[in-house]
Formats: sequence, C-alpha cells, structure tokens
Amino acid sequence: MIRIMQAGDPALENIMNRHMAGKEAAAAIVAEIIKTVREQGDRALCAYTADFDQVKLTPGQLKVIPEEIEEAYGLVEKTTLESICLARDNIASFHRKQLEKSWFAPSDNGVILGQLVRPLARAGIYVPGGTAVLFSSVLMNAIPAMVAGVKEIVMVTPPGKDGKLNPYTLVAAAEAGVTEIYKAGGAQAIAALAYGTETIKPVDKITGPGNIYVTLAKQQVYGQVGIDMLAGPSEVLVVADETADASYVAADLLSQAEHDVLASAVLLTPVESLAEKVREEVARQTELLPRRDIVTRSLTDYSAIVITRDLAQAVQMANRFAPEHLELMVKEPFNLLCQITNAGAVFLGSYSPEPVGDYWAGPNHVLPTGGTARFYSPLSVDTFIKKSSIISYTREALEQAGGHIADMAVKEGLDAHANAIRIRLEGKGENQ
Ligand SMILES: NC(=O)c1ccc[n+]([C@@H]2O[C@H](COP(=O)([O-])OP(=O)(O)OC[C@H]3O[C@@H](n4cnc5c(N)ncnc54)[C@H](O)[C@@H]3O)[C@@H](O)[C@H]2O)c1
Ligand SMILES: N[C@H](CO)Cc1c[nH]c[nH+]1
Ligand SMILES: [Zn+2]
Repeated sequence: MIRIMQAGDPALENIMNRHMAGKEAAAAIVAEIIKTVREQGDRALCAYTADFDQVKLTPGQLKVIPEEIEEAYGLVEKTTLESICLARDNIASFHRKQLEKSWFAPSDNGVILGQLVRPLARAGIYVPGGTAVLFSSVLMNAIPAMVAGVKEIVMVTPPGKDGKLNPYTLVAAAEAGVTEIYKAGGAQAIAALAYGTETIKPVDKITGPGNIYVTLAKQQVYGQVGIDMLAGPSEVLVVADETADASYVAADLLSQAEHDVLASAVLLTPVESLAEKVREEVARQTELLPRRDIVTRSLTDYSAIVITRDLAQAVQMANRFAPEHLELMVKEPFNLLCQITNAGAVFLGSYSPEPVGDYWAGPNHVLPTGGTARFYSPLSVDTFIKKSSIISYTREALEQAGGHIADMAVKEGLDAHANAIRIRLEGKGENQ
C-alpha cells in the first residue's frame, strides 16, 4: 500500500526512474517482435495476436470492415455516443486553435522567405486495449490528425477475446474521422505500421499511448517512421497544502494508479496531517475499486506520499519528476503555476481532477511520461504536420549576398558550393 516518506528518502529515486525497471528485458522482447514482423508480415502479426491477446485471426480478418462499424452503432448506448460526440467537439475546438498557417515574407530587395505547413500523408495511431478499452484515446489521437488535414488516419488496437473490437472504440473512430482500422496491438502492431505487411501499408508517423511494450517499440522504430513521444504508463503527481480535501487527493491518485501496475501516483505536501488522512483515504477507496489488484501494485511499487519542507520544495521536486499529470491542490494554484517548468498537463484547483482532462476538457490526454515532459509536449496538431522552408532570390538579391556566401563556402573548403554562386554572378552560365 502507499507509503509516507520524507523528501530525501532514497526510495524516491526508484519511483522517479521506474521507466527503467525491466526495460532491458522488455526491449529485447520488443526487438525480436519487430524483426519477426518485418520478415514475416501478416503471418507474424497473427501469430503474436494469438500469443498475447489469445485471439486467432487470419490475415483477412485484420482489417475492420464497414459492417462491423454499423454493428457497433447498434450496440453502443445512445447517451454514451452523445458524450463521445460532445467530447469530440471540445477536443476539436481546442486543437483547432493550434493550427498553423503557411507564411511568406517578401522583402524590398527581391528576397521571398517563408514556411510551408503541410499535413502528414498517412498517420498511424495506437489505441491501448490491453487491460482496459481506452476509446477516449481514439478521440485524442485522431482529432488532432483530422484537424491537421491528414488524409489517411490508420488506427491499430488489440482485439478482445472474441476477436472483435469494442463497439465504443469503433464508433469513436468513425466519429473522429479514422479511415482504416486494424485489429492488432502491442509491439507487433507498431512494427506493422512502421514497416508494413501484406495487409497494412506503412505510415509516416506513429502516435499514441501504450504500455511498456508499445512504448519501447515506438522508440525502436523511430527513424524508420516519426513518433510523437514516449507516452507510457500513466502518472499523476499532486502538490497539496492544508486547503486540499484528502478524499479528493486520494481519489485522483487512484484514478491514475488503476491504469497499470507500472503507473505512478505521488503526493507532495508539507502538511503531515493531510498526508496521514490521504493514506487512510487511499486505503479506504482502494477497497471499493474493481481494479484494486492493479491499483495495489502500482501504489506499493511506484507511488508515495512525500512530506516536503515547504511548498517551494514540493514545486522543486515536481519539476524534477516532470510528471505526465500535475495537480496543484493549493490555495492559490495560479501563483504556483508560474514556478512550474516540467509537466505534461497541469490541473489547477480542487475542481479540476485529472479525469476531466482524460475525457472532456479538450487538451490532449496523450502526454509524455517517465520524466520526458522535460523535452516532449502533449500530442497536438503540430504532431501531424511538417514544415518546409521557402527561399526565393532574384539575381539582384544574389549579387548583394553572393560574395559573402562564396567566401564562407571557400573557408569551409567547399568549392563546389562557392561555384554554384559564382557561375550565376560571373556570367558563365549557359543562359547568360
Ligand atoms: N501517457 C499517456 O498519454 C497514456 C494515455 C493512455 C494510456 N496510457 C497507458 O497506456 C497503457 C495501456 O496498457 P495496456 O496494457 O492496457 O494496453 P496496450 O494496448 O498498450 O498493450 C496491450 C498489448 O501489449 C502486448 N503485451 C502484453 N504483454 C506482453 C508481453 N509479456 N510481451 C510482449 N507484449 C505484450 C500485447 O500485444 C497486448 O496486445 C497503460 O500503461 C496506461 O497507463 C498512457
Ligand atoms: N490517464 C490516461 C493518460 O495517462 C488517459 C486515459 C484514458 N482513459 C482514461 N484515462
Ligand atoms: Zn486516465
């Protein structure tokens, strides 16, 4: 169960470095899976699906057909479909604000510079489906891709034991503009998206969250394709003061602990009485949860309640953790926000619990984990675009700059570079 410790406790390092636990062994398994899918295509994809998901599929059954989506619409509850559509609208409206336009900057001397913004042609999105069916992740991946203008949005997700995809996953995909869906999960699905198989055409970039195998697979195929980030097992870190409600804090810690045995939930507080109450509440609320086995393991291995000297130390530690989700349950959360440098998403005040971000508010829930919020950002429209620089010079503009360019090229020992300038300015070109 969750421990109370002091800020200097060495056990905190284990929690902070939990993404390294078992990484080497898992990385070797993942490398083997990727190699086999590259060599054997659909045959390997189906064999791994049989092994890991206990489902026997033929290559012809990997792709979801329109009748399966139609059937799914008949199976979902109307009220949940309505919630999915409302969440979709919130997510789309938030992400539309991120759209960037191409720009051109002409100047008086005949130079035009600029930047073309283009969507990726084909994006592969991973939707987790191992221990829970995260159909909200369909929306979070597909909507920014659709807003960016990606034409081919290819979704992969593990099938259920009946060989089918969950109907909520299918309707969310249809509502969010996914264009192809395949029943495959884990490292094998990532390999198929990166290298292609007989059934799945390779994509340009792979996005989406997943467990350790999915995350390591994305890391290993990076370079063959683009990836969004390392969005592994979930984390929440709460910074709380004496104004925080212990039952809210406990509930929010548990909301992320239930994702995975490798998930992490940490409270940093200078208030010892709150720490004790939160521990009791965590124990009480855990007993009521259907997923208490997963929760208990993540609380025992990768979670803690930490007593800090003061709030300043809590903030300093939060920045070192660089958590996926940071909740500020303090009297003046916006004052503390100014001091936050590393976090995937920040939730302010007692009425912004993490699940508001998971399902509803609009910002993306696909977020960097394992300390990678130091250098990665949330999934966004930016993830699905790329930019090309534009340079256009006239002869007059080149005459002004040519001497400098040729000189720099010569000093680098690159005469052919210098010649590409001189041939235009010294009248030796064919058309001059
Ligand atoms: N960071 C984020 O933004 C974010 C968002 C949502 C979910 N998550 C995380 O996504 C993860 C979802 O995990 P999940 O397991 O439920 O679903 P998943 O779809 O990521 O993984 C399931 C797949 O893992 C593979 N697998 C399982 N055991 C294996 C083994 N021993 N060897 C090789 N492959 C194996 C199987 O192929 C299986 O289909 C959780 O860790 C959750 O915390 C993160
Ligand atoms: N909290 C997860 C990201 O770490 C996202 C999610 C989806 N569904 C529920 N939660
Ligand atoms: Zn969640």
